[in-house]
Amino acid sequence: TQSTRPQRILGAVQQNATRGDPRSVVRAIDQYCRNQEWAMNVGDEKGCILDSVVSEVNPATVLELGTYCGYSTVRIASLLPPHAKLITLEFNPEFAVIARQVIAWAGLEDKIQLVEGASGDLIPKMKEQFGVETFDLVFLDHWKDRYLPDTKLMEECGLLRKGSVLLADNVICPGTPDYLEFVRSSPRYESQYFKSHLEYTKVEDGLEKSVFLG
Ligand SMILES: O=C(NC/C=C/[C@H]1O[C@@H](n2ccc(=O)cc2)[C@H](O)[C@@H]1O)c1cc([N+](=O)[O-])cc(O)c1O
Ligand SMILES: [Mg+2]
Repeated sequence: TQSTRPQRILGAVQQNATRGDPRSVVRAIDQYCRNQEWAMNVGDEKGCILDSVVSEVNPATVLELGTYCGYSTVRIASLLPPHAKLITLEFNPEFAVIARQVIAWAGLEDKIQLVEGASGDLIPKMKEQFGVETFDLVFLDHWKDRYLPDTKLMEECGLLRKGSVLLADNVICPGTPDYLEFVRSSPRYESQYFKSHLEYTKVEDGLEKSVFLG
């Protein structure tokens, strides 16, 4: 029977990465997706920008919207201080099955909680069910038409504090025009665009970093 792309990505990790070495997991996925088949990981070029923002924020609590195969999940978690926690939301059960195995291969199960479901349903449950106060960093990389409604929902649910950082992938390609307009025009956010390229291609894309001002 035909394998799926996420299954092939997991295979590349198991064949080429060292158990317990998160950076080797990141490298194995990038090499596979650059040389064998494209996949919608944030990738190494935008990944370096992601690394710098994570290191600068040094977050104790991180929310990732959109796990997919766990590439950015592992990339972020590998940079977190001890006792820091990353919650990642994944809607597709098949992707979740793969991501859990990628996370396990990296040895990061203790830092990462993968929750299955729709962001719109799960965000309102963050405080009561997952014991979260506020998020220091949110990485948005799920359905592009959900970036804006979920940002408003996180505000309404009191999950953002003065200084919380939102980092959004794909603000140019595929694009998130309504989100971009909102964070760039709202007086409650200080936004900055990091120009880059769509993963594994020469097409322009970028990350938008938006600090919530409270
Ligand atoms: O479409 C893109 N991303 C959508 C990602 C969606 C992911 O978020 C999950 N989710 C989790 C929770 C939800 O509530 C909803 C979905 C979905 O189950 C999927 O795992 C995309 C597309 C391109 N591209 O070049 O075409 C490049 C990129 O970097 C991209 O991120
Ligand atoms: Mg993306």
